[in-house]
Amino acid sequence: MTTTAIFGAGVMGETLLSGLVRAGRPREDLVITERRPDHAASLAERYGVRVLTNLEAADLADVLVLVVKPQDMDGLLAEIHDHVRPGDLVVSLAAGITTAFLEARLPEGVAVARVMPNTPALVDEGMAAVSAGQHCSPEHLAEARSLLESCGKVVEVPEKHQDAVTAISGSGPAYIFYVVEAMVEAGVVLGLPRATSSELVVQTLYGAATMLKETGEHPTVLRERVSSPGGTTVAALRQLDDHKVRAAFITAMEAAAQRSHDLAAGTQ
Ligand SMILES: NC(=O)C1=CN([C@@H]2O[C@H](COP(=O)(O)OP(=O)(O)OC[C@H]3O[C@@H](n4cnc5c(N)ncnc54)[C@H](O)[C@@H]3O)[C@@H](O)[C@H]2O)C=CC1
Ligand SMILES: O=C(O)[C@@H]1CCC=N1
Repeated sequence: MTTTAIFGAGVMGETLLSGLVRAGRPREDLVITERRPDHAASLAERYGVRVLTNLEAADLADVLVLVVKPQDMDGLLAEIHDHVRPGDLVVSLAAGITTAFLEARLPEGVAVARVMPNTPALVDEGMAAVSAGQHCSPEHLAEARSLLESCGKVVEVPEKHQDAVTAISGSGPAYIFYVVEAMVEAGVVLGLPRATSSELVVQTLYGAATMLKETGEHPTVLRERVSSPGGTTVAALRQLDDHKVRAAFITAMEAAAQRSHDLAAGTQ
């Protein structure tokens, strides 16, 4: 029997916990650790799982999922080092933290996997990418995948792509919410009630995302179908091009990937 421990039940840790509970993982097989006692008590009550100390959780669990900030990873690994056994699987969800970083701070031979999830996992529409460390067997990798498959889609990527994944799908929901904020604000500028503007934007986003997913058409084709010659859409898109919005998106995501790359170095 597998016991899974989530170390650090903040935004992403709770999101994963909620997905595992929704997917029917027995609550007695799930434990959490959390530095904030009040938050831990609230999670224990809401999800019906046990809260343990980091050492108790490391002793008990055979799958250890690390969901603390990259800056807290070094300290957590030092704390649990002597309580991680050969055969355990350690899965990190932290941006930038490499499998080499984890392996160097865990007992020799422990299996490690690196995963980059995203917050839509909260509604079972997550996108996660997983990479195996050097001692991670196919069974370990399948276990790491199954954690995130409880609440969304999972792909396997070479670890060299994890910084790019972090920039695209890890941080991605924030860019979309940013665009939504801007479009809702535009509606208000144009005189729409805020609630109406918000409803129009959210359903448009949902419809456009569903079209992309269900038709499999290239986004350029879908965009061109909206863009009547001499019409409203091309008038707007010309403004976005004039303001270099496409270039800004690319530069923004390059910055996110660079930050992911720098995070592990900054935590040592
Ligand atoms: N929020 C997001 O959209 C995503 C976050 N991540 C990664 O997930 C990790 C956590 O991020 P968030 O959940 O956003 O941060 P958060 O700050 O909401 O959660 C971290 C939690 O860990 C707890 N914590 C810190 N040190 C601890 C320790 N030694 N023992 C036990 N608990 C401890 C904190 O009290 C906090 O509740 C980060 O490494 C981040 O890169 C990855 C993908 C998406
Ligand atoms: O902003 C961050 O660093 C984390 C990683 C990906 C999404 N949130």
